[in-house]
Amino acid sequence: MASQNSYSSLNSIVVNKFNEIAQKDDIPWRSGIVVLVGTLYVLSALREYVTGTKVPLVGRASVFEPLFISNFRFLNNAQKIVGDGYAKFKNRTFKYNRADGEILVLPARYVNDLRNVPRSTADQTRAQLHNFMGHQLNLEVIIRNKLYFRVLQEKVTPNLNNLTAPMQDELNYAMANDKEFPMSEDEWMPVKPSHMILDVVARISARIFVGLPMCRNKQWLEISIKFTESIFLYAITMRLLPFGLHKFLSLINPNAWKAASYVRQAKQLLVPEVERRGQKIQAGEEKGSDHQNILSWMIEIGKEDETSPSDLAHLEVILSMVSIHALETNVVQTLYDLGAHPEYIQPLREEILQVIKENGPWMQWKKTAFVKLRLLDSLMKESQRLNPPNILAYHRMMRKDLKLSDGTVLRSGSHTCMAINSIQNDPENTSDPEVFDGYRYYTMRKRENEEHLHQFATTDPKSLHFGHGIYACPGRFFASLEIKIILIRLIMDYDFKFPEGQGRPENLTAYEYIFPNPEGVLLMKRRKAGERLQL
Ligand code: HEM
Repeated sequence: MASQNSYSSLNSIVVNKFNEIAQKDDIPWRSGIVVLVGTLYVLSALREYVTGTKVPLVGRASVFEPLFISNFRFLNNAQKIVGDGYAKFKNRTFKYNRADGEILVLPARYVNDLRNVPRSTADQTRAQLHNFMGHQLNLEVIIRNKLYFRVLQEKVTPNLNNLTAPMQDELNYAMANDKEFPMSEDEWMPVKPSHMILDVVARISARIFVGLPMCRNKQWLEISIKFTESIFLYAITMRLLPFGLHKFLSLINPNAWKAASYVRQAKQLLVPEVERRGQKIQAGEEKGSDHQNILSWMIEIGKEDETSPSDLAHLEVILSMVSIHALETNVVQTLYDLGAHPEYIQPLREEILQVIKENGPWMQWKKTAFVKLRLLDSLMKESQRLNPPNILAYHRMMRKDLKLSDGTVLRSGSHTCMAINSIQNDPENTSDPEVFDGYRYYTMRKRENEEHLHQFATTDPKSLHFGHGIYACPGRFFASLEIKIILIRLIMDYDFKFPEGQGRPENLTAYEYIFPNPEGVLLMKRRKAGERLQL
């Protein structure tokens, strides 16, 4: 008992002494740190308040709310946050905050103000680079070398007539060799379309991006798919983390290492190929269909300071990044919509058979034959309207102050975009926006003088999925053709439906991006030989 007493009194002496020291010390360092951090936080919030653009803020309670909380909220709820912002401030600019700065969401009435503004004032590439944190990933080549843009406008789009056959040929090759395509005519086979279509899209695109035989090189195909995934995962994670730490974090983020490794591998593969082709082109030995691909065209039309083999390899990887997953998303979303609305399948088959009657077998079709598929085009556009890859687009980074038609000035350094999903699905712009109507744009094109409008690849101030104006997506006509080529064969060669009791798989979202569910399953059965597309 005595020893227990002395133990507890000793104990209380130690505890009291400790408290005394702690209390004494608390003022100079512990509380000091708390006060310092708090002051810095309040000062930075005040700085943000004072220097930020004076427009309503969405998705964040105020500038005092920690950014990581609002970033996380935007990661999970961007559709609702932007949708609510549009509903509340429809004709005004509002903004949301990202770890790397504020993004201004402009109202639709500024579409025409921006459509012809040159890059030197409002730069769309710099804005995209900002979105993907390209400065941290060594992607600035697209700022100084615009050859990728010119080759799409000057060579790919005008030559689409010559590109149909190689694209169809590559699809036929993929379908004959890819084990994911079901072969049974009697049994329904479960297929995850995302994976299957990604592979097909990568192959067809590679045929036009790098040509034969490189387009069948397994390493190139893997690079073209995986590079995008590493960039995307990098951007997603980094957007959550404080911008001040990005420089350091970029050194230890495994997705940055992967992205760098894919670029290195691409250069190892393509640099010798560029050198070889350059010599052949100079000697006039590479002609005809050998030559109809982006790599050869870049060598042909590029200026001396644009065509270093290393730059061309780098641009090829970046082209794959901006195109392959966007194409896959569109094809899979349309397939899911056809699964959910099977009533369109028969009219689509009849439309395809009619074009075969008029233009001959599918493999002989030129671009003009594909243009006749108005229902297919309309259905693709409707699918994109309801399941867009992105709810924000028309991004611009201001490089100078820009005065808009109503006197509003967009300050140099500001990053702007538009809530394209909300604009398009505003009942003022699209009637019954919640209804899936595959004939919507088909019917609109029957109106007087609107025959050439409302197509998948056309843009207008209410339909901005490819942007609008002089910098609208230069790959959109190619995209439309590739998506049609794939869908035609699938529609003609397969019956498909969702498994019993299952409907359209829910989309996945991350920030402003929307993806078809990669785990979604379709049941597919090959149609009898006589019903399939005659190649
Ligand atoms: C359905 C698929 C696609 C969608 C939804 C899409 C969408 C877009 C959008 C919204 C832009 C920005 C336009 C602007 O802000 O004004 C863009 C730019 C671009 N797209 Fe596409 N695109 C698709 C397919 C493709 C394909 C297949 C290619 C290449 C063959 C391509 C190449 C490009 C390029 C090179 C740019 C310009 C990038 C820059 O300079 O920053 N796109 N695209």
